[in-house]
Amino acid sequence: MSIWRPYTSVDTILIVNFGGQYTHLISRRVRELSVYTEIVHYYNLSRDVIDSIKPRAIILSGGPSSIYEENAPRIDSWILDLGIPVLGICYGHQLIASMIGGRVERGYGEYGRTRIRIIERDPIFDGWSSEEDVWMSHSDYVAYIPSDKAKILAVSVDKNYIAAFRLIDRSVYGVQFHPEVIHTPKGRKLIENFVIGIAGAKPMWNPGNIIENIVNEIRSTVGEDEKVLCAVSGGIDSTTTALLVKKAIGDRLVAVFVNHGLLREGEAEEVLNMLRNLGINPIYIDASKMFLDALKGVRDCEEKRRIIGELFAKIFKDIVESDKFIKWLAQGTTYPDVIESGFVPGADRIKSHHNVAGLPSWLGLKLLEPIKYLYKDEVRAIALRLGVPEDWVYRHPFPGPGLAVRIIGEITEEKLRIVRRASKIVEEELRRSGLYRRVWQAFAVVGDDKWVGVKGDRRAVGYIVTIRIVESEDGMTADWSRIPLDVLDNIARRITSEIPEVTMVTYAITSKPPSTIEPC
Ligand SMILES: Nc1ncnc2c1ncn2[C@@H]1O[C@H](COP(=O)(O)OP(=O)(O)OP(=O)(O)O)[C@@H](O)[C@H]1O
Ligand SMILES: O=c1[nH]c(=O)c2[nH+]cn([C@@H]3O[C@H](COP(=O)(O)O)[C@@H](O)[C@H]3O)c2[nH]1
Ligand SMILES: NC(=O)CC[C@H](N)C(=O)O
Ligand SMILES: [Mg+2]
Repeated sequence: MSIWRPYTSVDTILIVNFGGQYTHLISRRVRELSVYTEIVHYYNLSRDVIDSIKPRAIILSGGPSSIYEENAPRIDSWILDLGIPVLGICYGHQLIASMIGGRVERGYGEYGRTRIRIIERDPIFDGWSSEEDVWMSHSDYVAYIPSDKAKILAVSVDKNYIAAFRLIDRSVYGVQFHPEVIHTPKGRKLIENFVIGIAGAKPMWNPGNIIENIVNEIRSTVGEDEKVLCAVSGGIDSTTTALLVKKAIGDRLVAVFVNHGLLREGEAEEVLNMLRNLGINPIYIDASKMFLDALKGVRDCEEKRRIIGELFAKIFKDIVESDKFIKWLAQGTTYPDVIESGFVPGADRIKSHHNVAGLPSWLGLKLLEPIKYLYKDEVRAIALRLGVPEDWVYRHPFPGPGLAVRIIGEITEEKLRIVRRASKIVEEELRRSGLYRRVWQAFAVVGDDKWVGVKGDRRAVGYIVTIRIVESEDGMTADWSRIPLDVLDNIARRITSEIPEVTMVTYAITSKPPSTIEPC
């Protein structure tokens, strides 16, 4: 498998994914040490991948399978003979044990906080006391490892299961617990011991370095007279993408900002100002009428997304056809999108977020994804470095189809006006109370349900507005925010008094899962 690698000049840790829930967490913990990571699914691992990545160390993730099952995911044991340090976590630990002739069985299980005792001192446990709490989540356990091949380093205090081992004379380790989760208090230290201490990776992964690597990669990828089209929304991902392309190839960046009529209050002007201050002069297309006309009578959200996606593509097609030098489309795809999309057999498609699917191939453009190896916090760090004002860097994510997905049922002018004004009020009140940055997203939703009210002694039938404020790390899971009741109270009062059509404000208190963040 050949893979596009922009960061050839920095030390890399390779993470082999066995479908664990925490694979991205492992990756983020390593990157917090300023060391770059790449995640490869176990079935894509080959000698070519090792040769092209040249990892300083390899980490084998956890996973849902049991190693003794017939079709359990496996990799070849040459991985242990490369002289490259290896750390197996949970399933990875059990896999290494089984590769060296050990035995893994179904046990009693250890879940949550578990105490372990270190019985043999090793650099991997530098900074650990002889007993520590760790976080476990496993049903299987390593019942036996051959003592001529491996040394037990730690056991769990209650069940006496093997909690950590090391191969004799090699830097190959297994840990049954999860050092990557915060519930393992010394977990970060263990990862640092392995990555920096044992593997000797140099912390070279910093914003300056990232920018330089990406800019070089764009310059060597895009031909000398070729232009790059970049659709910008004002969101942090597309803004950063456009800035990187601009830095690499200057005016051969063609940035386009579309007003689909589903933007927030004042957003079009604000986005244009912000981009212009950063030296990006996008082509501005006000297509509000076209979008809203096409969406008339449409109630289903996936149908709205489809129509919006198609109109976007049509607009871009016109631009591409008007300039034959445009050969590339730059997109702000980030690392979680890359790893989540497509790879998980049988995974259910909950919503079609079109930045992952990409624009249709009939546009005939090659795809450039400069931030495809970055996490959101890294995108933010380089955006700051590239001069994006802090307020924009920490702006909440906003869906590409805009308010279309925050209006349940048909999009009407009245509902659009309500959701715009209400969202503005939510945002203002959060900023005023200093909570804006503490939450992932905060917005208002309107549908067709009505609530009888009494306004000025008169019966008034009005809309129900639902407030959604959630906390999240990455949008994949989320919890509703326990914001102070008086802030909610202010929001509700302002909405009913400033928007006469609204007679009821509700607060959404379901986490994701089972709910999603946006209402549809
Ligand atoms: N109004 C718009 N005009 C032009 N392109 C847009 C517009 N809205 C969305 N896009 C394109 O669709 C992509 C997906 O939007 P999405 O909201 O996921 O990302 P973003 O806006 O870049 O960042 P963020 O996740 O921080 O909002 C954007 O990166 C951008 O390329
Ligand atoms: O670009 C986008 N196009 C979409 O159609 C879309 N739908 C949801 N979102 C954003 O994705 C994150 C997760 O949202 P859900 O829990 O609603 O799926 C949240 O951050 C949502 O705002 C979208 N982004
Ligand atoms: N979290 C894990 O990696 C679990 C490994 C294995 N499925 C077990 O239950 O022991
Ligand atoms: Mg956006």
